[in-house]
Amino acid sequence: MKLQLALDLVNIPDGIALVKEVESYVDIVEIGTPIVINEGLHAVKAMKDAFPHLEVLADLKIMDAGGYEIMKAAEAGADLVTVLGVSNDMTIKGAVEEAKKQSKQILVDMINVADLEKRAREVDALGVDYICVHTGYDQQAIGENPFEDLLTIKRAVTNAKTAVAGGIKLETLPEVIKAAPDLVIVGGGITGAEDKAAVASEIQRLIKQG
Ligand SMILES: O=C([C@H](O)CO)[C@H](O)[C@H](O)COP(=O)(O)O
Repeated sequence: MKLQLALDLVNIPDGIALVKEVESYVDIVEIGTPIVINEGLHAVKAMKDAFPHLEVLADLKIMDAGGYEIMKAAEAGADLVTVLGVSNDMTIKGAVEEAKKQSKQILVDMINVADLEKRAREVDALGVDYICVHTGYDQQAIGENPFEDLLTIKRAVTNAKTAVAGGIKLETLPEVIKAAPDLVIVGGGITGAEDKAAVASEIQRLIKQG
């Protein structure tokens, strides 16, 4: 089980300073969609240049032109890139093909997919690396969480690795770990903590313990 730190509400210098505090506890650093909107793919390059030993995920939430957008993220140094599960199969296939060419990985974000089990099976057959259940900020605001959805994709997915995101905190981590995803994504649960290193270290300890 790996730990991904999601950076969403920071600029590049603050993001780099934050990662310095927790770099020994995380496997992947996510450049979140809001950062990409604010700063562009330069943020991905800056993070990869600062931490070449960490994997960097570009949360582009690709919806169309999969091959082209993966190519641009790869040029910026991303190791993993997100594509939306609600996209057309052709978009996901194009993304997978380009990612394989560039030795990169695709994480499909299942945010807002209506029939999760059915779509997870379909996406799994397209050769993606990760399938991720995700309760977005707007759904978190009305009290939703991704725990049931994680159990659903664990049943449906046989090829891809599984991932989970959306409001995960140290207190709710044990419920996530019980379902044994391959990747746990934590944003505000670490970035909003007073002692970020202590929280990230404890999350890593619990994840490694399994
Ligand atoms: O993908 C995300 C969100 O849609 C904003 O782009 C977040 O990175 C993801 O939800 C993880 O962050 P937390 O919910 O704060 O853990």
